Amino acid sequence: MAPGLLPLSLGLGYPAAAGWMGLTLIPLFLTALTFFRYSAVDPESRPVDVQRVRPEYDFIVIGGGSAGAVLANRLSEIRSWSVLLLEAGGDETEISDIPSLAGYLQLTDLDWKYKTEPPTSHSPYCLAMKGDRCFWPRGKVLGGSSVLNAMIYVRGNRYDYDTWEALGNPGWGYKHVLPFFKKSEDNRNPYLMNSSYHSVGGYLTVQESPFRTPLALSFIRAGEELGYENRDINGQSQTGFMIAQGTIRRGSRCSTAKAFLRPVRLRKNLDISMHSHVVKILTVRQGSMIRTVGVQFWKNGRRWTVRARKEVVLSAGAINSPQILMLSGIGPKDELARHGIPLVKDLKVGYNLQDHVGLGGLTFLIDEPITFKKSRYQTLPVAIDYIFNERGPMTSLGGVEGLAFVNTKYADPSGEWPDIQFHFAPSSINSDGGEQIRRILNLKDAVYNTMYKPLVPAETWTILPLLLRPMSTGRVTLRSKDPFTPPVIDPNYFTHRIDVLRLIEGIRIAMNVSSTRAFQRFRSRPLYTKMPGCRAYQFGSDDYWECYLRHFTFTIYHPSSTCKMGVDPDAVVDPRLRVHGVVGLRVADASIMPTIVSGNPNAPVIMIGEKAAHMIKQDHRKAKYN
Ligand SMILES: Cc1cc2nc3c(=O)[nH]c(=O)nc-3n(C[C@H](O)[C@H](O)[C@H](O)COP(=O)(O)OP(=O)(O)OC[C@H]3O[C@@H](n4cnc5c(N)ncnc54)[C@H](O)[C@@H]3O)c2cc1C
Repeated sequence: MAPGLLPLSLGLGYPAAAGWMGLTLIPLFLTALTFFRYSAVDPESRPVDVQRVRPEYDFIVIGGGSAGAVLANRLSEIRSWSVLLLEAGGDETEISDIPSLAGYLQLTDLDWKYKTEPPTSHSPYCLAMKGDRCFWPRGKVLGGSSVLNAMIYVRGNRYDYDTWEALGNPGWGYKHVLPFFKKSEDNRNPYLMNSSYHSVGGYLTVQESPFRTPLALSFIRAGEELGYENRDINGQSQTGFMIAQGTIRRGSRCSTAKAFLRPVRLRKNLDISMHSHVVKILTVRQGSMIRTVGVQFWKNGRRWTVRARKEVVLSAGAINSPQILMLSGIGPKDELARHGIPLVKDLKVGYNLQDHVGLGGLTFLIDEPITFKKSRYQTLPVAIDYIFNERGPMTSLGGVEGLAFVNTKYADPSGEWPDIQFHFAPSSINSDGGEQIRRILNLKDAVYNTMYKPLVPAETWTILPLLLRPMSTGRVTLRSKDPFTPPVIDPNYFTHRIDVLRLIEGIRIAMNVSSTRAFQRFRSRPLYTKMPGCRAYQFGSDDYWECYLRHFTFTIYHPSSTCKMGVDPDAVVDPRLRVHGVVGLRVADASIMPTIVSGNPNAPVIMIGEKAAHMIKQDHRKAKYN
């Protein structure tokens, strides 16, 4: 049973239960006691928020997200090492457990609620959003963005990692990182369990949702009609179509907190401190050397200082890791001077921001009542199926059923390094009746009311075509030296013409999916209503799609690369993830990717966490025996 919905089931049973309450009080009491004791040792119980942080630890990990949770687990495997994990947010909730409700976590306390800056006029984007600003949700919770995400499990393309290695990062080629993907994985799909690309028994449960609409299979068949194989896109070759795999367990979200922290929550050498907002990494200068000595954070309304004997590992994600480094004096000299922050180390922190950008709101209509609509799937029988059977529409991976990696005419000639990804969903912006999707997208009322509101009674589906390796890069800077003020996020989308051209080709391939026999069975057709602001252009022309892209710019929430790994002057960390020129400080999260991976980054970030922990163990073993 999904524990999250227990109150609902108790609520339903209450009137009938009242009569026998007295009779069963003692056995109930005993059962509760047994349960209580069991919960103290149950490997799936929630982590404990430590109230008394010790003055000193061997390792301090900042941020308990996709990477940080892995690091806290793996470093505390060494019993003689003490580890402190500091997380700004609290624990997961009942709602965050339910896969189909992923979108309902945004704009809550579990979200940092970031927004992009309004674009400059020479390359506009996000014009369909209020204030021309796209929302960039980030998890502020134990488990980080793995608690807010759509749970899609994708590893990226082997050439991504071979490129990282070729850029001067030995040990990061595909053959080196594959074992770390497998180390975490517990794949429950029978047809993948025996593949040499997958493994079983790891902490992270990976499987398909037990539910799908008939359109999911149409999507796979459509891919075949277009010449793409139905294959394991995390295996030998990435190009093709696939039913999405997700990080779910028994129908519920398997965040990194659930996967990596709950099973080890009773380790004596691991303290987890929630609601602990890190404001500064402390360093000292010893001759020509800069050494990390500790961390300052706020908890319960006061500032705490904790010392690190061996290392501090920064895993606060692609937005907050550069912010924390800059607040600590590690960043671009001129940027720090602008805010009056004393310079510790001049490094290109916050540059090279990369994201998977694409087109939102591309909508197709069908005639059959088979799409994922709120009125059809947020019902009591559906909730009961989820509670008692761990299955049904509520186990849907944030509404995404299929994935595809396709090649435009600009793609690598090998055909093995696709430039566009599709997320297929049997729903669109209208499917929740205007309740939540338009809100979390920050859509202007005129756009929603013109294009999607008239479709509320309709059956619709969508493809999100995304650019896998954008040329345009952005930047994260400080808005203020106040650590509680959100940083400035400037994604700088579409400044390279090729990014627009590739996406237009990707949109055309998506349109072709609707024209296949597999979708024509359902009389699939595009929504021809024009985007307000683009009416001057002919529907389907290059100019129209470019205008649409610059309006309904869609981030799939994958920022990366702001503390990039490498040995060139722009690199922030070296190939062992040590901050250049600062002893005892590493960064391990999405920010270290030299180039964004070709696919959803959660699994790659977990791999980075695994590899970082492995390297830290190696380095300290070496230091001990030398
Ligand atoms: C809405 C959404 C949907 C997504 N969907 C998918 C998907 O389906 N599949 C996929 O692969 N990827 C998806 N992603 C992206 C993926 O989840 C992220 O790339 C990944 O989780 C990033 O991991 P991280 O460790 O770099 O950062 P995070 O997981 O964000 O972790 C950073 C942690 O640091 C904490 N922190 C930050 N600042 C401080 C501070 N000052 N003090 C203390 N703690 C701090 C944060 O609260 C957070 O817990 C999605 C992301 C979002 C937001």
